[in-house]
Amino acid sequence: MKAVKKALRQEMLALRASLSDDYRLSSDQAIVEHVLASELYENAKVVFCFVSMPGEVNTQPIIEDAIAKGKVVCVPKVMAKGHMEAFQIKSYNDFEVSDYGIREPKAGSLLIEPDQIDLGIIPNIVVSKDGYRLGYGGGFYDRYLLRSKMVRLAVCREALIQEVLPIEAHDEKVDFIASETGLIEV
Ligand SMILES: Nc1nc2c(c(=O)[nH]1)N(C=O)[C@@H](CNc1ccc(C(=O)N[C@@H](CCC(=O)O)C(=O)O)cc1)CN2
Ligand SMILES: Nc1ncnc2c1ncn2[C@@H]1O[C@H](COP(=O)(O)OP(=O)(O)OP(=O)(O)O)[C@@H](O)[C@H]1O
Repeated sequence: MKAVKKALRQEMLALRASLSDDYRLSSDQAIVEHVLASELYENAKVVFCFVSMPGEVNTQPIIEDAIAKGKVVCVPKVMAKGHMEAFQIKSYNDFEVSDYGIREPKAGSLLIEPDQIDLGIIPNIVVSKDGYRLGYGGGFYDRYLLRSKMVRLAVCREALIQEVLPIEAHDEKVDFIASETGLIEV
């Protein structure tokens, strides 16, 4: 299964890379609009959101909006292999770039416990219509989600949503998917 997922990850990264800049920008914008307009988001007081890397859905407008609305915003920080924690940021500058190139909360940021989080905005390379996700293969979210009752919202461009994905016993599902065509419960 590891080899199957690894091959699929390469294939899906290539598919993602083949998307046009125009489509990326327009889908990103529509995805953000759907998230910001949702009741899920409106009702969430504590939001856990990944800080996007190139190729991923751009989450900067979500993070900035949530901070501006006075929500508690926390973002992932890798602590060890397969282990991440959420730390609060109070502005989109509160980052330092990690060894592997992800913007992470600065040292000294406040740890937010997983059970304090209302809504998690979750990265993926692709998701399936039934809510399974394929990530970079670190198992970070599979482990973290087990510790939290947060509502799980994946953001994914329509062109990257799959009918099905190969799944393993440890794979955790998301509850909702936001694409440029809308926000659906899976
Ligand atoms: N924007 C964003 N932040 C995120 C994630 C994500 O998918 N997107 N993550 C989602 O999980 C976590 C970080 N995921 C990571 C995945 C791989 C490696 C990494 O070191 N990769 C090595 C190869 C390691 C290996 O083969 O064992 C590398 O790329 O060189 C680091 C972090 C938390 N933050
Ligand atoms: N709950 C868990 N306990 C122990 N190991 C786990 C758990 N969840 C995942 N793993 C391990 O993590 C590795 C990566 O899992 P997987 O390929 O599903 O990651 P991913 O969902 O693509 O990555 P990510 O969650 O970081 O975006 C696997 O080798 C798996 O065995």
